Amino acid sequence: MAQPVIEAKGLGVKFAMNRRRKRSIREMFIHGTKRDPNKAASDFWALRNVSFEVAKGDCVGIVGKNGTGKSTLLKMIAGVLLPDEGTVTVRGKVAPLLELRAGFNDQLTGRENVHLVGSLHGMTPKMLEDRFEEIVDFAEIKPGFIDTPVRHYSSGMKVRLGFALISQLEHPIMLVDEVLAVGDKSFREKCYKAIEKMLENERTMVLVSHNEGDLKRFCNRGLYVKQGDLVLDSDITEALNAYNVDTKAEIAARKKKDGGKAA
Ligand SMILES: Nc1ncnc2c1ncn2[C@@H]1O[C@H](COP(=O)(O)OP(=O)(O)OP(=O)(O)O)[C@@H](O)[C@H]1O
Repeated sequence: MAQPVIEAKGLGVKFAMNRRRKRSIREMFIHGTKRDPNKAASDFWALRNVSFEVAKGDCVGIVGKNGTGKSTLLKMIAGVLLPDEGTVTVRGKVAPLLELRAGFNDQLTGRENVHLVGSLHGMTPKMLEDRFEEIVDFAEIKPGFIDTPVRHYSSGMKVRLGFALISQLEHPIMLVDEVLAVGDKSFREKCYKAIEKMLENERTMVLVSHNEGDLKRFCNRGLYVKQGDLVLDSDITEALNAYNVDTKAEIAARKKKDGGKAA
């Protein structure tokens, strides 16, 4: 049997909560060890005991509430965040579209970013030259703006350029975080077509989205993450149903609590 393309075993990552800053030498000199700005800081597990496998050609949707660990999981798969526990094995090159951009540098222009990020992902200068116009057209960046620093772009422009570039990569694994939520309707349609084309070629995708329509359209599998736990690994419909049931129960509980307070 073919090996899974992504294999996560007992993944866990912890972050610091309430950590403000490092103690300065001056503070240490004046107050000794008594005054610690991080006294109240503590670590918390953003994700723990997460294990799953993704086969070649799968499109897996990660669902769950805000702040539950979805982007963190995607970052560990991308290798930009190292787990504190467990391992994640990724067999193949990854095209990541994380945090609404492709890793662009705000100080550089759109053109410079396309060349820099494209080459970091292994595109040759010739490939970049040949595809540059196609990328800019796809992203609908108006003439002139491509030579403007990216810090002056709207979030939609950054995402469009990021998607246009990353979708040119022929890497077998694609990681997409909430990108479709930002583009306008006509751009989303273009993205849908581009994603469908990629998936036809047996590429593997992991998608984080709050949009049920997008998840059902592309994903055959779903991972439901709840407060840092992977509570369900199933087909996408089942994962969404479980998430919706929990959300309804939570809303009902909140209404009951608010009603109790008002009474
Ligand atoms: N670098 C970091 N330092 C400290 N805490 C972090 C860091 N990155 C994420 N967290 C925390 O980890 C938890 C999970 O965050 P994550 O961004 O993965 O959630 P999410 O499910 O993707 O949320 P959303 O749906 O809002 O995008 C949150 O409590 C978040 O505040």
